[in-house]
Amino acid sequence: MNKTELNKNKQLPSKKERHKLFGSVDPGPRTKPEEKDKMADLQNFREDFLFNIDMVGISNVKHPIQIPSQLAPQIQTTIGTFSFGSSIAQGSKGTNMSRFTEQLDKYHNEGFAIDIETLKKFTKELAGRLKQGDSEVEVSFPWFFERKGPFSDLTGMNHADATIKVLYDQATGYDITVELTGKITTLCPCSKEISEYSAHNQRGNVTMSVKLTEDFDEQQVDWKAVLLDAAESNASARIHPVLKRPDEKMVTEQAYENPRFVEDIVRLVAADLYEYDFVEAFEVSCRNEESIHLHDAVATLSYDKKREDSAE
Ligand SMILES: Nc1nc2c(ncn2[C@@H]2O[C@H](COP(=O)(O)OP(=O)(O)OP(=O)(O)O)[C@@H](O)[C@H]2O)c(=O)[nH]1
Repeated sequence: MNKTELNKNKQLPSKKERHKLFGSVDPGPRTKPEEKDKMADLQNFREDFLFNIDMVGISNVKHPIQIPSQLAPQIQTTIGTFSFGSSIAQGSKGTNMSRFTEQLDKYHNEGFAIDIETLKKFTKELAGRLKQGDSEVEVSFPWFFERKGPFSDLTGMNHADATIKVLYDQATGYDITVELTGKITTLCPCSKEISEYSAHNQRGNVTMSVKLTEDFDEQQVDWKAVLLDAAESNASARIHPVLKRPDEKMVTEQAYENPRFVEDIVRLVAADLYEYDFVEAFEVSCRNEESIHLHDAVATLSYDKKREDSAE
């Protein structure tokens, strides 16, 4: 094997000199304390600061996480994007932001699994660490699931975007919302009705945001799989990573047999969510990336079973 000849005849200044050449300067005189207990603590300064703050914290925190899934693969390591926060009262200058990531690292070292029970414990502990009566955590992550071709049974990996939001308030308890955005195929009913042949179809994005009932049991129900099914089972057709010709024929014909407007999708998905006992309230939206336009078609529907029940 021929060794590559490297041309390294240049005489470079030292790294320190190079930094000076590009503008680095020596440190100035040190006048402020360097020990933590002698440093000013602005965040803990007390005064009347005019308003309470509903939520202060940090967002866009990326961290490796493990999530459980009832669909294969059943244990997944993925990247979570977190935000953390709590309220602060009028008399308090600021929150202690280092405590959010400090708590995250503690959970990471203990083997952080992203399930609702753990996040409930996390928020309660976080409120204590912050010396506040409430706290919240939100984590979003891509969730992967194995999908088989409808005829060939050939497998591949699909994914949906999932979010869990847990609010803890020592006076009122927990408020838990989960969200999933899954992709589907929709075929336009109008186009099918008016055309001699064919019908245009598109990729739809269905987002379901669900407030869970207090007694929700994640050991019994994988909310991700349930919400995915609510979107896909009401679509014109499902989306697949691997399709051979017999599979392609099946999904094409299935879409033609099940035409859907965005309005149809949000109403049909709403009907499924309405039937699930662990769903207290929900919002469903559908955004179709139109294949005959540059714009998208959108629809949104929300429903609160508690409010509707008490109105009856
Ligand atoms: N409250 C507040 N903190 C900020 C802001 N911008 C940056 N910081 C953070 O201030 C943090 C340091 O403050 P603290 O977390 O209170 O640190 P500390 O007082 O040494 O921490 P404790 O020992 O837990 O009290 C750093 O993590 C910065 O990220 C801001 O707008 N508001």
